[in-house]
Amino acid sequence: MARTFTFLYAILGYLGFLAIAAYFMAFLAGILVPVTIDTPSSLPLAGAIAIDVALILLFAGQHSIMARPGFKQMWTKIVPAPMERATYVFASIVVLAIVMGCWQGIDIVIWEVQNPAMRTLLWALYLIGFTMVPVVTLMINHFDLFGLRQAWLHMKEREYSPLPFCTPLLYSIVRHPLYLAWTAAFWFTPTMTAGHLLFAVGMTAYMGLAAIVEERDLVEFHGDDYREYQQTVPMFIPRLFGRKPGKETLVA
Ligand SMILES: C[S@@+](CC[C@H](N)C(=O)[O-])C[C@H]1O[C@@H](n2cnc3c(N)ncnc32)[C@H](O)[C@@H]1O
Repeated sequence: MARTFTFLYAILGYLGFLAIAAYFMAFLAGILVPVTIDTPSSLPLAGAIAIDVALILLFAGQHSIMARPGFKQMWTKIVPAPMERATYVFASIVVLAIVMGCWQGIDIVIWEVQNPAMRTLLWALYLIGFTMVPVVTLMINHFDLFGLRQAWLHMKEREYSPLPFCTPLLYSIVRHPLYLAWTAAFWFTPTMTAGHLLFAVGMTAYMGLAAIVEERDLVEFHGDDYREYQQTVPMFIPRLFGRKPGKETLVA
């Protein structure tokens, strides 16, 4: 019963993530939802910036702290290990909801592309960025990243095995394709306001730092395999030519 509950908990987290990701997509695009990234704040400019910076730090803090092995070791003394990743997903949902709910739009226009073909192109790139997020997670292990695999194995009374090092598809040309996809979703827009720009700059800086910290953990965990990967595959700018075949590993 407890094992089934763990799995249902993870499924709920996954469904919650899908729902908030769809909302986030509309929030960033400034369509369909009542409050968007561009909804003007009623606060003075300095107050709006202070709140927005605090929200970006909240997002960065939760994602960074909860993803560290040291934190997980301590946290799993309170939360059962098979529920740890799903709990991270729930915490991410709550934090993203706070970020969107409290965001203070600053409607100073930084750029506004007028050319219809260019506007369409920017919207297309925005959509490609967003779509690439789930696609890239499928390249490593979508279900592990969302905590479903951990809960599934627990329900089936099978032991959890950590993800092996792998470099399939996009991972064979760039080390952080997921962060790159998010960066595209944050920056490609035909109308960039100051508030949206603050968000894009803050989140890009966070992902740059997150990648550095994540790589330290990956070197510690995978050793020379990851060190060699760092020597041969660029961190953020995809290497489009001279690609070596990736190391594909699928785990159940
Ligand atoms: C949210 S994902 C982000 C992955 C990567 N930073 C990116 O932008 O594509 C973080 C998880 O991916 C795992 N990971 C990152 N690169 C990996 C690789 N080459 N092979 C296996 N796992 C990897 C990390 O251990 C971590 O659990």
